[in-house]
Amino acid sequence: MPSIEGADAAILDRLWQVVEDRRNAGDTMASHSARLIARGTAKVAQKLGEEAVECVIEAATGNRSATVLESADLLYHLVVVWVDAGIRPLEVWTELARRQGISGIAEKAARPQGIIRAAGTTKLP
Ligand SMILES: N=c1c2ncn([C@@H]3O[C@H](COP(=O)(O)OP(=O)(O)OP(=O)(O)O)[C@@H](O)[C@H]3O)c2ncn1[C@@H]1O[C@H](COP(=O)(O)O)[C@@H](O)[C@H]1O
Repeated sequence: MPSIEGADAAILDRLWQVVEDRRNAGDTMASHSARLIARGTAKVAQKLGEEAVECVIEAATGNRSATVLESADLLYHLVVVWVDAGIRPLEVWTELARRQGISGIAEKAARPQGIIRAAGTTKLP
């Protein structure tokens, strides 16, 4: 794969700043981010859902290259959700770091049983 400058995880921090700047500038003619945020929180959240479904479809059908493209769409729209909600990436990084080293299976087993029963969902094994 050819290397592109800036192609690392820190791009999410930079993308967040760009989208935040676009939101503050409010130029809905020039910026897709500003235009989307101007349409309201429900629309911003809906777009994240749509992109998530598109990513799920590509992943479920084993379309690797399309899954990469849809993942980028999904992350961009997640960043727009964070900007709209006033969430800084550091808050999410902090939560991920807090979970580091804690097995997901052990964490789930330690949850209060009532919460698990209340969810009442049918899941794939
Ligand atoms: N990563 C992205 C990115 N990924 C996808 N998109 C846009 O997201 C839109 C998705 O199109 P859709 O048809 O699904 O959505 P829609 O146009 O809102 O249409 P509806 O669903 O409402 O009908 C397209 O216009 C894509 O170009 C993105 N737009 C911007 N970015 C990044 O955000 C930065 C700032 O962009 P602007 O805010 O446009 O300046 C850019 O430099 C990029 O780094």
